[in-house]
Amino acid sequence: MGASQQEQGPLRVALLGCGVVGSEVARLLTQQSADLASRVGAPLELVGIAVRDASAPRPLAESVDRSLLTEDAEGLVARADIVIEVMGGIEPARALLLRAIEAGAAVVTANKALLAEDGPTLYKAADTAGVDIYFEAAVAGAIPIVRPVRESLAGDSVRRILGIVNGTTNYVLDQMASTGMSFDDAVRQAQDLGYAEADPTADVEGFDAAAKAAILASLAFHTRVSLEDVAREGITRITADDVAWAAQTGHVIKLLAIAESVTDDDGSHGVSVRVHPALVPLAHPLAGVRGAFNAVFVEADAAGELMFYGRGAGGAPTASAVLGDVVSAARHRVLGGKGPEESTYAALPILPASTAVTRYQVRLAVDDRPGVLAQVAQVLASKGVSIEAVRQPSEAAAPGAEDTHGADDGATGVAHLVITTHAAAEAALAATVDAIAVLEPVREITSVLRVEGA
Ligand SMILES: NC(=O)c1ccc[n+]([C@@H]2O[C@H](COP(=O)([O-])OP(=O)(O)OC[C@H]3O[C@@H](n4cnc5c(N)ncnc54)[C@H](O)[C@@H]3O)[C@@H](O)[C@H]2O)c1
Ligand SMILES: N[C@@H](CCO)C(=O)O
Ligand code: NA
Repeated sequence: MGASQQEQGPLRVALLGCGVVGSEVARLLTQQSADLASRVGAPLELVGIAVRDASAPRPLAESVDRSLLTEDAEGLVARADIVIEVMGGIEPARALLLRAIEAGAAVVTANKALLAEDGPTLYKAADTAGVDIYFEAAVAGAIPIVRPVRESLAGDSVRRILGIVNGTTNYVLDQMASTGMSFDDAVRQAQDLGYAEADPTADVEGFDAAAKAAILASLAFHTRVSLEDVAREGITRITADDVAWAAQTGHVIKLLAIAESVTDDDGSHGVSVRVHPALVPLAHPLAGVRGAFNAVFVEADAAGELMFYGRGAGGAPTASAVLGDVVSAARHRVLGGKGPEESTYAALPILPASTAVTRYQVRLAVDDRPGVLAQVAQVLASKGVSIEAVRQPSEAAAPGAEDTHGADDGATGVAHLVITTHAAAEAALAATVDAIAVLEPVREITSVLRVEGA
């Protein structure tokens, strides 16, 4: 190793972006340079850092040598062996990565938005040029999950992936559940802590999780899945009441990314990919994932159940994943070899989310008089949706009961029903809810949430 290290000149590394992630990548590249050189077999030389404004103050990057900052990203890319893209957004990130690949550089990116929108263009360019493209940081930050799905499980058949892959929304839901904090305050805290995307809409509306779901589904099922293939619903409609009711029924609300291999009613085989809030039973490992932590639960034929857990957001954790990829790409430069290419041979159809079969919890406020539950149950039976459990908590025990009580006209009391169904198709459940909503004693369908992981 010592001899080859002396023979091998430095590998030139260009960094695009010096924000939350970029400043930590720069710090680690500099502070760990001796160890990295030993692990790679050649020194890694940071030759420049592209930013929008080289003269702007950089409180996050105090340890970074400012003479490396440049506003000429194209010029920087042209003189690198390895290009790290942590600027985010579609352009100019895509054009710069393509330019780097075409010039023969290996690329490492944390940009899930770009990969979910147009990854195949980059993968194809990398295949053509014979260079590495690595993106561990794009899914669940520090947690090794891209490499396990892409490489460690390449000999197995993945059946299902169930993940908490957005730190911001997990932090928000957890803060709402544990402190009663408002949604807006929790989002602000997540931004201050560096978890949230520049525009937190991407987090709270589920776009960020959907991009990660698309990337994981593509790798797991050897099929191209893009952002628009993912059925998506964010957490903005989750109320404090929903969170309190979840606790009372032995659940916690999580924003889940789900990618599964499914067989339709007509026997056709495909992939279903969706992101939505769901009730997770407290006993499930995903229920214990607190704060901004992420976790990905993988079910594979031979391996069985696997769980990957850790920090999915934040500068240093994300930089850890970036640096791991840089070392892999750099080793290939020194020793030869190449990382995996895009694998799409299975080309499975993407089935609509309406084919997904899950359990549901329907919460409703009804007139508190005899026979109402029977009427509701009759509708469920007529639509072929089987009931697993019905709860009718006492007025005092019902979260938010005071609000509903205030709306009471005084003639009849209000009862809250919480109905949990057995697995039902989304379409059947939607028709059932519509039919229940128009029953005379039903005052309000308060919420309909999926139950996952049971
Ligand atoms: N923050 C996280 O926890 C996290 C985790 C995983 C992945 N990511 C991904 O990493 C990437 C970077 O995220 P971040 O949080 O560090 O963002 P950020 O906004 O903090 O930093 C972006 C950096 O890129 C630079 N930049 C942006 N556009 C540029 C342009 N046109 N030309 C030159 N420089 C430009 C900015 O000046 C800034 O230095 C994104 O793709 C994000 O999705 C972030
Ligand atoms: N905004 C993202 C960053 C990691 O991709 C999150 O909250 O998880
Ligand atoms: Na990761």
